Amino acid sequence: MSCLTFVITSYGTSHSVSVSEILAVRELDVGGGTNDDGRWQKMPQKLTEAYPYAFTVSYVERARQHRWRCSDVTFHCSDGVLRQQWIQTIREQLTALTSRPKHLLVYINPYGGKQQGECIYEQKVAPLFACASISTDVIVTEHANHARDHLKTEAELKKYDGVVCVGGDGMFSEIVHGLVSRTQRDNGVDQNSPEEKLVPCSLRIGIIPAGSTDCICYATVGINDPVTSALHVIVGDSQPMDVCSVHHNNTFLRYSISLLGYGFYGDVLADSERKRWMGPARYDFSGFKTFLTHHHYEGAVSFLPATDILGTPRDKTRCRAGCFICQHDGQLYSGDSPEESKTAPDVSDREYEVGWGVVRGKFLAINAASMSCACPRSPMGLSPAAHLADGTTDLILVRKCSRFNFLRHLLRHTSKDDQFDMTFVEVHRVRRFRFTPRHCQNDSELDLRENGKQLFSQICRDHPACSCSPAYSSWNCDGEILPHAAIEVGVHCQLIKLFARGIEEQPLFEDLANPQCAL
Ligand SMILES: CCCCCCCCCCCCC/C=C/[C@@H](O)[C@H](COP(=O)(O)O)NC(C)=O
Ligand SMILES: Nc1ncnc2c1ncn2[C@@H]1O[C@H](COP(=O)(O)OP(=O)(O)O)[C@@H](O)[C@H]1O
Ligand SMILES: [Ca+2]
Repeated sequence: MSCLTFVITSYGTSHSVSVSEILAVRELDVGGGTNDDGRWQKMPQKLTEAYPYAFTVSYVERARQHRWRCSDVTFHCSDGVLRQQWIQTIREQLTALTSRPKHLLVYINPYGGKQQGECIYEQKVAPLFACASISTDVIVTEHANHARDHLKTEAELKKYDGVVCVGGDGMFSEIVHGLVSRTQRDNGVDQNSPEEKLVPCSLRIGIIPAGSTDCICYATVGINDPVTSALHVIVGDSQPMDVCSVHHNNTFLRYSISLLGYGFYGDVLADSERKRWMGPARYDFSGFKTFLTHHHYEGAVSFLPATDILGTPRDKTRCRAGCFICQHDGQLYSGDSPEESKTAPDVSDREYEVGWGVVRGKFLAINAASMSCACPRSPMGLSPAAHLADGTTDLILVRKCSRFNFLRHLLRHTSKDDQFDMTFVEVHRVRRFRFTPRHCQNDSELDLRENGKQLFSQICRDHPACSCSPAYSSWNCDGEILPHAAIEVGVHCQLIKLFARGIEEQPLFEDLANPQCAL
């Protein structure tokens, strides 16, 4: 990447902008008095007379809380040829940035979150893409799974440098399913085999947050803000991410990128789906209701701990932009060199069965977070020290406890206190895990939808006036309900890439309001 920087000296302050963060450069018609986008230019008359040739550079400016903004700086010179030389040189530098997308395929979910997807895209994102000379093909989805199926079968992916998803975590999940399935099919990989090594997707995905939780955007960018996300797309960021595959009886069910939750989060989702009309507030309502019902579920969790890695789920350090642990553990796991592949556990290697652990019991919640799952509701996330791209998922087991203790545990998700430092909570960083509910009838597990209720009413008939929990909960897989309770999960290290860079450590904050500079 080019490291050319230039210094803007404005009102006595100096400001350096890396070429990699320049969005566009364009001529400015000083006489016209307005910018390309119609904004009025306040220029001292003396300056415009002495330096009538001007051009404007748009660049990324960092604001508070990981927010990025598009700022403009206008340069004036006395010579038209000199202006052209500057514009041409900057354009050449930008063209040399090969990681930047030129043509994008955009999917908009018009019904996600507060149903503002189309408006957010048209008003906040499309003008930025146009300014950066990115061309787009835009599809507003007409039904659920429209984007997934289009990507899986029809989309001419060769035409594009990336896919943009305007919506929430559920919409993002659709895009991931479309892209991952398409990539496996094109490479002859069978998704139904839980032990198959999947082929990584080449196209990056950009998320413009317009959903309810938007935790994947929040945990990879640091804020849910459409403009910030659009700018990460334009500068061509790349953030690899782990993806979990979920199987039942050697049949592929779904992929998960953020949370796989049984018990509490499964019940919250199942209840909230019936209250979609409430918008994002449905999660608060159903969360409160589920907390009061306080159901626990019996079963066995077996898991393969990740033993050859640097991080642990109780670390105080966090996965941030340029994360060393993701680079180290990701390389270790990818098995690029023959020597490394010996130490990297291949998911198909059954010898690793030896290292499996088992925990049986009654659980209020079983959560697998393959990233922190930070979101505005829980700024640290379900597993604050989880990594985006280390090839592991954090398996969090919350055993049956009192309502009071469970509330203490939940409330710690909203503060800096350690939610794992409780006697009824354990957490393991794992590569694979399986869950078998207690009432599961071996391989021919009951289909939850059809028989779950029947079984529950049977149990309750046997125990009149009981307040016992139903036999099964459901799995919340990134906001979708899975049809089975018995599942097998494997992490696929760095299977997808986002137009993001991870949360930046210390964002610079500078105020530079519309500076004017002479060359
Ligand atoms: C009593 C106080 C309790 C506060 C607990 C706060 C914990 C919040 C942790 C949320 C973890 C979110 C993980 C993300 C899940 C999304 O995939 C899913 C779907 O999101 P979407 O509707 O598509 O944006 N959302 C939920 C809530 O299940
Ligand atoms: N045009 C559409 N009509 C109805 N549902 C859709 C449409 N497009 C996508 N969906 C579905 O809407 C669900 C929720 O979308 P999402 O964007 O994640 O919003 P939210 O965060 O509010 O759940 C997803 O499961 C997705 O499959
Ligand atoms: Ca991970």
